[in-house]
Amino acid sequence: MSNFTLSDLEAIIQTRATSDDEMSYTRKLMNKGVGKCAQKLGEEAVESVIAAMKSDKAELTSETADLLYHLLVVLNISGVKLDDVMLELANRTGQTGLQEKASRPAD
Ligand SMILES: N=c1c2ncn([C@@H]3O[C@H](COP(=O)(O)OP(=O)(O)OP(=O)(O)O)[C@@H](O)[C@H]3O)c2ncn1[C@@H]1O[C@H](COP(=O)(O)O)[C@@H](O)[C@H]1O
Repeated sequence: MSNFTLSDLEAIIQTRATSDDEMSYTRKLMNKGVGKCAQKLGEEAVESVIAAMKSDKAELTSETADLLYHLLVVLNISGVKLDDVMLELANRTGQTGLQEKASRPAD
């Protein structure tokens, strides 16, 4: 069990995004613009799909880590906060919960 969260990774990416560290992969990727970042996200998504289709858990784990990292890079360069995505997901859960309650017969 790891204590590392997507919020931790989002904070690291934000630090790199505003740094001039020439050794930073994140910085170099973001310098290429949203198109290149989005392309990398697409590549990692496809690689995750391939790993899933092979039922290769180790490869799927590794590709999913790449996918999540590249997703957070695209969110950052697009000015979208992870918290807003989580809020969207939470709202959907709430809506589902309300719909489930509404369709249940009254006691
Ligand atoms: N989680 C990641 C992470 N996952 C994947 N990658 C990089 O994503 C790249 C994807 O690999 P590819 O084989 O597609 O190679 P590529 O060099 O992009 O090739 P091209 O497609 O651009 O030609 C690799 O170089 C990985 O290092 C990551 N790079 C950084 N991080 C995190 O970001 C932090 C900051 O890293 P730096 O920005 O390098 O300091 C790190 O501490 C990590 O926590």
